[in-house]
Amino acid sequence: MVHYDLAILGSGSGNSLPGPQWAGRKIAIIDGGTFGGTCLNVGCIPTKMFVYPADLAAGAREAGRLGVHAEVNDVHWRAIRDRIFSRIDAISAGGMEYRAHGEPNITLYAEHAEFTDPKALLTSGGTEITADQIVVAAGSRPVVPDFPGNDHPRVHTSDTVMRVDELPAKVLIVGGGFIAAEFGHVFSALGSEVVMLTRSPGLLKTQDAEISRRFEEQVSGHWDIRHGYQVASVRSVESTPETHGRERVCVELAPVSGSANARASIEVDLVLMATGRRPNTDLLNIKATGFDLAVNGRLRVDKYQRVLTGGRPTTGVWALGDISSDFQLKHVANHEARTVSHNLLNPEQLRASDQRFVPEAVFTRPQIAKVGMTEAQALADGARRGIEVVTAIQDYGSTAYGWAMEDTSGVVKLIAEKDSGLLLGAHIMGHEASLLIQPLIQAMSFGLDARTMARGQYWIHPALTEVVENALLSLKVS
Ligand SMILES: Cc1cc2nc3c(=O)[nH]c(=O)nc-3n(C[C@H](O)[C@H](O)[C@H](O)COP(=O)(O)OP(=O)(O)OC[C@H]3O[C@@H](n4cnc5c(N)ncnc54)[C@H](O)[C@@H]3O)c2cc1C
Ligand SMILES: NC(=O)c1ccc[n+]([C@@H]2O[C@H](COP(=O)([O-])OP(=O)(O)OC[C@H]3O[C@@H](n4cnc5c(N)ncnc54)[C@H](O)[C@@H]3O)[C@@H](O)[C@H]2O)c1
Repeated sequence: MVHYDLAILGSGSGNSLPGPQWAGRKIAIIDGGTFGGTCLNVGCIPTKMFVYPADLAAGAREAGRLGVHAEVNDVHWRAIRDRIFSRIDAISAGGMEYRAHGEPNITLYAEHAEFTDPKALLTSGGTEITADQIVVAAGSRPVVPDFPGNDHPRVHTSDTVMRVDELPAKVLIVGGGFIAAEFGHVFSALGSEVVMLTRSPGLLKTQDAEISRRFEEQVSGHWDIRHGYQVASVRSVESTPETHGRERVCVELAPVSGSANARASIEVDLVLMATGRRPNTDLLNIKATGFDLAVNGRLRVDKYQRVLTGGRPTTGVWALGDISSDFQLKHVANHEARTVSHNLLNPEQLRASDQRFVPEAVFTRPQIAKVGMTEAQALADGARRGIEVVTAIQDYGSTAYGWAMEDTSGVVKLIAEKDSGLLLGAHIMGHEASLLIQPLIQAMSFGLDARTMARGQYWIHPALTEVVENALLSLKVS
């Protein structure tokens, strides 16, 4: 048995915890997967490295309406893929090497581990690890529904799809959430035919209904979207002259109950299952610990990120990120890691995580960004609190930069309390939505009302930020 001051399970966001403040104290980092976790290896970073060239290709195709007639002649998928992963794999390997050999007080176990007790772990190599403090940062993984053929080599998740050798000519994306929307854009812009399958009507349904509706309107021109279906099975199809020798799969589609659809089938080169992610708690032998699990399988924590047992904090056991968070987002995992980092060393002055205004962005085309409540949530909240809620919608096309772009779909939607002018939610769809939303996140986080925000500062003319300024001015606040 080896005893540590700190044991960290998971090298994603957990890897940010050891710093100079831990010098001289013994730390174990344990990770049975690729060093650096989801965001670096199979998540935020490589996906956005595909999104950027996809944006360039889509932008070139759309430039004709501004008088710039460009063509996307060829997309070198392998060159894009290899550029991305030569960079990422080196960062992962370098990080691993540093943790393995760079610091005398840190031991890296590149092994799977499970709990044997609330304060003890057993690695797959047989090392028993105990620690004064344990941080569980073991993340989440894709969920693939059960159907015959779900393990076919042409059925992928986000973990594998970015490494395929060829850009698929035709791809079926199952799901209508974040990953579906981002890969729908990547594949479609790079030249694949995209079919998207969802069980119920609507895409990106956690967005404000107006944004979700407008988004579907936009992408339905590029993607073949089929609602009311689920995958019944996937099987190989022999290559034929029509498929130019390419192997394909036949996907049987079953109508979901209540839909008027008939059974159907579709042949594609690749299936991407984008049907959500589950926390890795089922791989940790949690039953040996008594830790509380939420219904969705996440570890339950309090606001200080302490893992709960029977509703009470477990001394010296913390969790952060996808394993325990309501948000499967890297900036939330990073925020929670900062909370844990402080609390590990300051037990008398615990800091709480702040999840009041958690923003998100979907890097699809058009880009989408959100912070705070949807209109439906704000109206329900307003009714409960007895406050009046006002909304404003401002088109990008109503501003000078929007004219420059000849933009016809970009939109800012704001939701605020009428009396105080405080923002309750902000929703943006369009060019660089993830950047435009930042001042609105700032206003909400620091309690700035819409009027003061609009008129208490200069807005650069004729920048696209004027659409945010105008949306603020359009709000009918008192
Ligand atoms: C395709 C995709 C795109 C995304 N894009 C974005 C984005 O643009 N912006 C954003 O904010 N978020 C994005 N996310 C979400 C983001 O990646 C995650 O929220 C974040 O990486 C979670 O970090 P984590 O530290 O909780 O877990 P992880 O980074 O997953 O780390 C957990 C680590 O624990 C290890 N582990 C698990 N169980 C064990 C065990 N029993 N023993 C040993 N090791 C174990 C795993 O190998 C893994 O390395 C994306 C996710 C995906 C899948
Ligand atoms: N830009 C970003 O921040 C970003 C990008 C990608 C992923 N992520 C994170 O990763 C998480 C996982 O992404 P995701 O797109 O897999 O999940 P998601 O929850 O966003 O979407 C899952 C989709 O799959 C559907 N679905 C669920 N089970 C199904 C089934 N059995 N059959 C058919 N459809 C089914 C859901 O209805 C939904 O449309 C996201 O929730 C997000 O937190 C973030």
